[in-house]
Amino acid sequence: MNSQLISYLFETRAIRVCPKDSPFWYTSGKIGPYYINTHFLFGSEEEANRFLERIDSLKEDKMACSGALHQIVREQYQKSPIYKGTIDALTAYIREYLDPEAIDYISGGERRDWFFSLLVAEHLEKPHITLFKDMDAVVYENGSSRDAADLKGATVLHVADLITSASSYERAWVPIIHKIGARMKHSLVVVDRLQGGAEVLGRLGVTSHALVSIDRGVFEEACRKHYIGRDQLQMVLDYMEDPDGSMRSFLMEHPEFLTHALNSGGKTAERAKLLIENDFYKLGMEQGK
Ligand SMILES: O=P(O)(O)OC[C@H]1O[C@H](OP(=O)(O)OP(=O)(O)O)[C@H](O)[C@@H]1O
Repeated sequence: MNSQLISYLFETRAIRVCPKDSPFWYTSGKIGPYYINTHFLFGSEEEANRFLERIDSLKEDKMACSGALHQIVREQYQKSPIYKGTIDALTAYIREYLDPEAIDYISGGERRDWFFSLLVAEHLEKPHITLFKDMDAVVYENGSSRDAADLKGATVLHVADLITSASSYERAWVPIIHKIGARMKHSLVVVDRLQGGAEVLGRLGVTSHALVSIDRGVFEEACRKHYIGRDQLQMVLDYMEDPDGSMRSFLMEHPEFLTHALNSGGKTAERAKLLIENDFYKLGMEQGK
């Protein structure tokens, strides 16, 4: 277990655990006790969000964007010990467990992979393949960018912030790498949520690596280090054991939680409506109305 990384994740609130009896609303309309924003390891939530905004404008110019992003991440590496520690942990992992000599390119996909992939490429002295959600690819090497043409069977290591179900690999990253004549052999992420991503990568012929896997050990360590309390830990462990069952019990015991959400307006009320419409927790449609 990567103890230093776990501290970084809780210090920056990249992993946030809800107060007891107040789970988070996820976009799907389900509820749960924790949230993961790996990109906060850039240093802080504010700095990460500022960088995301910069990415949103810079990505409009695909040929200029890798260089501009590279400049920003280099400055941040000098400024933030947490960010530096994360990048150094990624390169150390590659040197220890993957053979850098056998890797020709590092790739990273729009947007949050770029927080990590560009500096890993620099530190391993490899060209970077900048991948875009619209299926474009640009090779960035020695400070200049070119269209990614036939890469002649080159071997690629993809570096990303987070893997959940590997849907972005399946939909875009692996097909683009294939289209430009290369092969994605490995994936290395900072955080694996252990929600099926590694299995999907396996089917795509990509080996899956992570610095931190989100299992009960991560939260037990966070509790030992006093980042979270025992009651928060218990809520997370119950959820990990049985995500739907534990949240169903919570809603049965706290019917006011759903009523408040419905009355609160905005995004939360929208998500609460989704929960009811889909009857995710088999509460019966009358619940909370
Ligand atoms: O395992 P997966 O199903 O691929 O999901 C994980 C990816 O999803 C998120 O990015 P998102 O697609 O939200 O794009 P963004 O980086 O532009 O925010 C996240 O930052 C990962 O890169």
